Amino acid sequence: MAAAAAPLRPAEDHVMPPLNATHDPDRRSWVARANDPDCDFPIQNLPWGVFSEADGTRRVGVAIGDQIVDVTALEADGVIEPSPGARVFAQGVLNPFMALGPAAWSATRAMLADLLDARAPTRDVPLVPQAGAEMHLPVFVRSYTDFYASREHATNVGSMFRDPENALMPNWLHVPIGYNGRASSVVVSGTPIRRPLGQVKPPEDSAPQLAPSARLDIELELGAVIGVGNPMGQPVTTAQAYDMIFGHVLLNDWSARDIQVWEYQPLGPFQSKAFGTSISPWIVTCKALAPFRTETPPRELPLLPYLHEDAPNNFDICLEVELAPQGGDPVKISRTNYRHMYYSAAQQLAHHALSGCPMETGDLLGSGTISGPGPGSQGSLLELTWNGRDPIQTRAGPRRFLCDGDSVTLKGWCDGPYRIGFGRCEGTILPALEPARLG
Ligand SMILES: O=C(O)/C=C/C(=O)CC(=O)CC(=O)O
Ligand SMILES: [Ca+2]
Ligand SMILES: [Mg+2]
Repeated sequence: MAAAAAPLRPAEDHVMPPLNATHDPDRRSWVARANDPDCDFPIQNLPWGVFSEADGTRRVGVAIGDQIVDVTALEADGVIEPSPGARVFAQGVLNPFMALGPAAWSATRAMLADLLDARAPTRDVPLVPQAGAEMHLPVFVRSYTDFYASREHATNVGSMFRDPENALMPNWLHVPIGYNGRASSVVVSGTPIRRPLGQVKPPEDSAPQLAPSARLDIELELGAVIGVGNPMGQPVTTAQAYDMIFGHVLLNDWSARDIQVWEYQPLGPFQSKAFGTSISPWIVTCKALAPFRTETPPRELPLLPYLHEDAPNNFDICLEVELAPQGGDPVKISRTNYRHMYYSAAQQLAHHALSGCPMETGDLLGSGTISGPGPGSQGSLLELTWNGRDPIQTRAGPRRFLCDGDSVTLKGWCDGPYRIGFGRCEGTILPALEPARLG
């Protein structure tokens, strides 16, 4: 569903709404695990996902502690009714609910918090243990766009792939750079990722060859899930863009660096980023993230007015990457924070719609690789190992890029009077197919 056409609003309208009772740090749930300080899913979080049990039927759920509230069942029983007369949760995917817009999202969140509150008059809520449920893609992903919003990442990659003297492209401080990716390759955490085949051409060779990628990498990103779109031809302000975003997930934009360097000029990444993008199963809503809103870093050059933000639209989210070799223990390979990103998701979305491009319910925007300024805060092996020059140590020996059987897990959480966690985004590398099979 598209948002009503509205003219671009002047900056004065741009205010941060007050927090409400769903952010009360003293609130506790009758679901015991939700009250543990290290739990990702306290009553203040209530992230949305899609799960199934043994019969395979997909249902919409909300995570609380170590349980899932069966929201599809709550709606079928008439306990909640976000859209009067309609069943928005019956299809086992979040798109119909997201299309209702921010007022319905907030009202439903407040009702669920009341049902789960330790002071609730009844505990008659259908719960499913997370341990016994299978998670699925929470939304039907309409389109996937990948941005490039970390100044540190853009500078590092520019140094390695192009010119260390002019590492940051001249447009970068003006335009939120992005490219249109493949929605069809977005998969839920836990889905194995097959090492891709592709055209590679080492600099010393005169012609390319078909080979399995030997420089398989990760990209630590945050994904913004678009809840409501804009009509074609109607741009939006950054404030409107903020309100169009339903929530965020962890996102690993698996990347084949050897395929990428050969293919990417002049139109950008293609096959090197089209074989798998993993997202975490729980969408943490912008409402839950609101207490952790923070400014983007200082602007080095003034932005055009359509990108101005009069409210803090970044988030303070701690992020970690773990790598575990097959059968081995994980090691942390990166620690960073989303607040380093130069462009917020709202700025990226406002830029995306600037031409009149219609954004739609279920669109997914990758933030771009999240790299921080300090050592060990880079969101890709390309940077952490400086294109393989400086291997990192794992319990299975040195790693330059990913080996078959390696598992990578992204984690994210906001720290404050309570913890708003994202859960995990995991993927394991399967060996490539035999190139000879393609002729
Ligand atoms: O600098 C480049 O040529 C490409 C960088 C990328 O890896 C593209 C990308 O996926 C953007 C990002 O995740 O930040
Ligand atoms: Ca990316
Ligand atoms: Mg991809």
